[in-house]
Amino acid sequence: MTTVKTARGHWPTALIFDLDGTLVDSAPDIAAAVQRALADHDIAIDSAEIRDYIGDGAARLIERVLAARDIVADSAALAGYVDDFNAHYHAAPASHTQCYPGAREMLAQARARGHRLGICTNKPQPVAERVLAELGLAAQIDVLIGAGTYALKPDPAPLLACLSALDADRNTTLYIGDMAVDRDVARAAGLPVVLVSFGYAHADVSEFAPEAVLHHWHDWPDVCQRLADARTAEGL
Ligand SMILES: O=C(O)COP(=O)(O)O
Ligand SMILES: [Mg+2]
Repeated sequence: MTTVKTARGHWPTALIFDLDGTLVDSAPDIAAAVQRALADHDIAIDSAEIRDYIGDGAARLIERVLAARDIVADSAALAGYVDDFNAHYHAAPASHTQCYPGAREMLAQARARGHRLGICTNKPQPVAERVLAELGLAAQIDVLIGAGTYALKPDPAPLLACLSALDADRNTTLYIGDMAVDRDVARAAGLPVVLVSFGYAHADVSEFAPEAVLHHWHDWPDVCQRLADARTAEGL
């Protein structure tokens, strides 16, 4: 992690991350929980397919699984499936989940340099807390905002809550995610956004027109430097 001196001071001072597909590859545990929840209803699904449906919260995930099988569920049935999924996921949140290469080191370096670090995820808050704890990341993160209190991303409410809890300024904070929803929430909250290319977008994330694309966490200092140079050139 690099802090770059720009015309108006150090930038960035705070970083807010998406979780799934950005800091951690959680798809194997999410897939296992979906499989367990739906197996109780004799619905089988391949774990590779589930990866395509992650990113917009548990309800949308289950809806997409059911829609792909032409299964119509009323809201009560859907809520039941989602509750089952959350229970299975909460019971085994990080059996196979891993940090993406370089993510752990990037967080440690960012903390060592005094940056405020937040996470804003559509994953339910209790599960997100358990994932961070089991991966030994909880102490690195100043503020975690998961699903449960605010509307889901791309509504800006959870990202603005994270910004506020970090006591951070949107002019010196960067948001980093992996999907179009992350670009949308950043735009809605007025933050610049970097998208990683190794997450769950299943598209070329440069098509979403982020401020930068990150292909590997080891590239983070270079990406940060380029963004800072661009800000300086714009007189920001
Ligand atoms: O759980 C999800 O659907 C996505 O979680 P994320 O916001 O951390 O990518
Ligand atoms: Mg994500």
